[in-house]
Amino acid sequence: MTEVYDIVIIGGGPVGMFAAFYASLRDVKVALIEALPELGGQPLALYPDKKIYDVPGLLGVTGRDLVTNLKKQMGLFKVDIFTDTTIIDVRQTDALFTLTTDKEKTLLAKTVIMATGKGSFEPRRLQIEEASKFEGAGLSYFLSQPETLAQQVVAIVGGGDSAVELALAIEPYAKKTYLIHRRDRFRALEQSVKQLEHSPVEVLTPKKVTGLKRLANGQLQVNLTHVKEFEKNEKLVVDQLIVQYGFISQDQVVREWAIAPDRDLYGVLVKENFVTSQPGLFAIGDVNSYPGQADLIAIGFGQAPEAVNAAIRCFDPDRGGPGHSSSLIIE
Ligand SMILES: Cc1cc2nc3c(=O)[nH]c(=O)nc-3n(C[C@H](O)[C@H](O)[C@H](O)COP(=O)(O)OP(=O)(O)OC[C@H]3O[C@@H](n4cnc5c(N)ncnc54)[C@H](O)[C@@H]3O)c2cc1C
Repeated sequence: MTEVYDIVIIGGGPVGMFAAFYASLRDVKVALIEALPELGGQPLALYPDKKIYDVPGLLGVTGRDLVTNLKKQMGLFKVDIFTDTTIIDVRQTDALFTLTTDKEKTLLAKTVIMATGKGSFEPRRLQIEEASKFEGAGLSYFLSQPETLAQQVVAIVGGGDSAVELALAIEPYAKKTYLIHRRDRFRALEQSVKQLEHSPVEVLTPKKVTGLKRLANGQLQVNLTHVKEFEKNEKLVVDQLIVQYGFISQDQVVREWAIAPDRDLYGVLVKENFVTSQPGLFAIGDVNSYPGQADLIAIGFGQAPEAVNAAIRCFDPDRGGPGHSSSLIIE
């Protein structure tokens, strides 16, 4: 029999992660669902190495470190986490929500909290034939821990901030780091480009990836075409190819749910405690819309406990609380 969660949180960005932690702190059965293979939302996918200065109590924290800390915090209590899983439909039957995923799994929930930001993220993929068959086996679009590439030969593709910053972050760990870009100039911050010029990262421009081949020893052969002088084509042998063309976020999936809540131009409309037009369905963080709403992490963090506590009142009105976490003793 499919188990029933008290609260399912859709979206593993900072706001969804904090909501999942807070729900587990309140001792309810909670699941967190994220479309990408890694939790972290915008801070990890879009600006992992930039510092954030307006999260209370943190004097400048990178997107990556914020997400790492949120993960550690979630680890204090039990949260069922499903990554690489997109919720493609939500229906309500007999006071329960049925959440359909793009995988085999279906989840049942008493209440649902949307923390879906601006939509589910999809990396912009390498446009070459059969690229998908190398995904997860040498080709990736995402990296959260540069240390995992110790002693590997790594090539990064892309010309923006994320490609340049990732190359610089990986270089101290990797055996060799290449950065491939189809133009001569990078679109990244001037300071990062300057740092790149003085780093051991080998820059390959103006070149584009036109083919991939698996070699007998398991490494990946990357065929590069010079965009101006075709005779300068070359073959690079790497352990990992990481494509950084950015992410596309699209909320079409959410709009197609059977119980798609009311929305305006800016997001899902919410009332008190961030409940949507659908009782039992809440929306927190960037996804919601109300007068004066601002897309800030601190604001979403504040909304999370309010929505979780209101969700608990839906299925357990006599529970009381919330208390203060400072009365807990956690080993
Ligand atoms: C470049 C940049 C810099 C920024 N700097 C700051 C800053 O300095 N300070 C600040 O406070 N804010 C900053 N922000 C804004 C901040 O990142 C957002 O306010 C914050 O990420 C919102 O968090 P969230 O959890 O609501 O949504 P998101 O971070 O967008 O996370 C939503 C998650 O939900 C997932 N998802 C969506 N739909 C589904 C689905 N159907 N099924 C499964 N998963 C789904 C997505 O894949 C995504 O991971 C910045 C944003 C950008 C782009």
